[in-house]
Amino acid sequence: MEDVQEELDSVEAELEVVELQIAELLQKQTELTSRKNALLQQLGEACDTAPSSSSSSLSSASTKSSGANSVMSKKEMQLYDGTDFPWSKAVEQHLKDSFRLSTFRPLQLRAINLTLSGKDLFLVMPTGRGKSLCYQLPAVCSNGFTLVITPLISLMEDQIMYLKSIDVPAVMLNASSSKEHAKTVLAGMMDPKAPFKLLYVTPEKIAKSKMLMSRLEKAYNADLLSRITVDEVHCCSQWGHDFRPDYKLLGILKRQFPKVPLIGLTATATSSVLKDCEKILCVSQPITLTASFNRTNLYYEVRVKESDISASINDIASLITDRYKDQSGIVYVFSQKDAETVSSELQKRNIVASPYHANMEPNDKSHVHRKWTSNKIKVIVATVAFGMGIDKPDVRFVIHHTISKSVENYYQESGRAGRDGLPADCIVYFGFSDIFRISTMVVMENVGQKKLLKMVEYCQAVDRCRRSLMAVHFDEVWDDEGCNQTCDTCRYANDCTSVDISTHARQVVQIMELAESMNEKLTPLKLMEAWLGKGPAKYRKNLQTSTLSRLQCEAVIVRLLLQGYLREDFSFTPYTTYFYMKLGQKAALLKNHTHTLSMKMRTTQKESAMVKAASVQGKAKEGKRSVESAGDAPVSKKSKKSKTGLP
Ligand SMILES: Nc1ncnc2c1ncn2[C@H]1C[C@H](O)[C@@H](COP(=O)(O)OP(=O)(O)OP(=O)(O)O)O1
Repeated sequence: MEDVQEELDSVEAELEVVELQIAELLQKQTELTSRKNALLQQLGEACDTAPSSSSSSLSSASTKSSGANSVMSKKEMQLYDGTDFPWSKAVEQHLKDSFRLSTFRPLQLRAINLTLSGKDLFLVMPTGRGKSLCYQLPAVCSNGFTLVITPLISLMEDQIMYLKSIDVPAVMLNASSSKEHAKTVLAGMMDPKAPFKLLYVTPEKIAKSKMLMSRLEKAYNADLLSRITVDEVHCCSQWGHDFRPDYKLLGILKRQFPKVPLIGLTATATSSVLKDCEKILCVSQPITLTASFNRTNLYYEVRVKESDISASINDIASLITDRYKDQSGIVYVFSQKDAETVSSELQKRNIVASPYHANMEPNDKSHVHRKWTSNKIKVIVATVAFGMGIDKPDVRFVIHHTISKSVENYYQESGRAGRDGLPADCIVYFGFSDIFRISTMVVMENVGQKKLLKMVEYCQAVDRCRRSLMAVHFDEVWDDEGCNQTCDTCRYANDCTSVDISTHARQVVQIMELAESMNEKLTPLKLMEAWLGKGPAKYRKNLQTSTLSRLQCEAVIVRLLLQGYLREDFSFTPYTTYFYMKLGQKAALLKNHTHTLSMKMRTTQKESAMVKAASVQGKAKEGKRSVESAGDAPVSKKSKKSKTGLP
């Protein structure tokens, strides 16, 4: 038995390495695809003489192929914007009469024509842009019914309620369907008169109900299964941000019903995630339509979160009472406990707020949701459990009290603001200790750390447009100018200076080396304290401590982590996971005194001067030390904390 266990351990370890390698390759693939798409776009624009609305990288909706063989030229793709298909009259009539809409939004008609032509399609469009129409309208223009796989019952209920209100017959089957209802639906699937045009099911139902599969097979043979829609298609991939195991089994649909076109919908998926979905769903050569992710009505901002909890709460409260007076919004927090405490702190400051998290009774959750939707509650303080299916148009602010675990998650969560197209703000509070709280939470996820560090990079960047940083994640090419000052980095571009942090970095590395020489592990907090000349003296004996403010020290440590001079190390107990700092691969470079390191900081002139002065002082001391033997450095007086101070 022991041998088996040993072999299992070794196989698992090997598997983990392979998974990491795959993750890295997928990341590389994303970057290359992004580059390829940018180049293709340039080529397309250079060759194409016809004026095209998709020529601006910022406002365009683009069409890409995710499969190697599914490249369609721009011209070929434009053919699908036409209105001379056999179904075009019916499409137009249903758009107006059934859906009561006058025109299509970008990419909707193209998607509809492609799916009605029998092509497999992935449609990547930001939330609220109108993905549903792209399968609902084809459903009413086709024989039989469309099968729709949706992860949440509440989403199904919303869709069915809406479809009923416009007289489009739709039904659902899920674990709580009564026997009677299931019987009627199963019979309806075989009825050539199609008593319903859309059948919504959960992925679990596909995985578990043999009866459903058998009926689908019969409907397929009778040409009554017109289309398969996989909503939130990114849930198939564990590289995505919302993996659901039952989605992994959906490949059965295309294997059993190869002639039925599939349409996968998502608001967030990178090309590597889509590639993975393609394999899982067994679709070969799907066409991917990607609408621009640029939400021009949203303003993005990152604020520094101080270690003093009440400072960020006060800041959030004053934003809500002043800037967002009488407006509706969401404050996202890290944990259920945070949801309770932040909500009660806001209430104490006379803000009508309510918590929302997974541990609440379902009735309480829907009660809070309803009151917020009807504006009786102004602010919902929620964990990410408050997610899919939020369709409130007038959310004027989404504030993240804690950073999201990835840029994709942040885009999705903050994107709940401004669905009505009117201006709205997305503000994230970037706190040092939050990085490590989240890190221990995502440590088990395959590329969890990597994604988190990308989010940290997004927050720390003060010299890159926030939109263009996000665009990379969606393989888009946005230019900073198009931002039009609707992010803090573009708005305050002139307040940013490059600061030499080489000396500071060396001080940190020396503290780490000292700890390692004592076989001690330093948590980020202990490292910080030692560097600031606090905590046990053994961690800093003979070493120079920092003259920077705490926030500045935090910024430097984060930079070192992002650049590989430091790295994470985890330790697991049965109850918790601890995060430690370790020297990263690049730390050795700092031994060479010609090696310099700089970072961009958004500082007031005074602060910028302070970092530089500390740097010069440090260099002078280093020089002196190399002549004299190193003595215990005096702990200098710390600077006053800066609110706006750092990246
Ligand atoms: N062509 C159109 N013209 C005007 N309104 C439209 C059009 N298409 C869709 N809409 C409306 C219907 C909905 O109220 C709203 C959002 O559509 P919906 O299909 O729910 O978005 P979505 O599916 O992309 O968002 P989510 O990702 O949140 O599910 O837009």
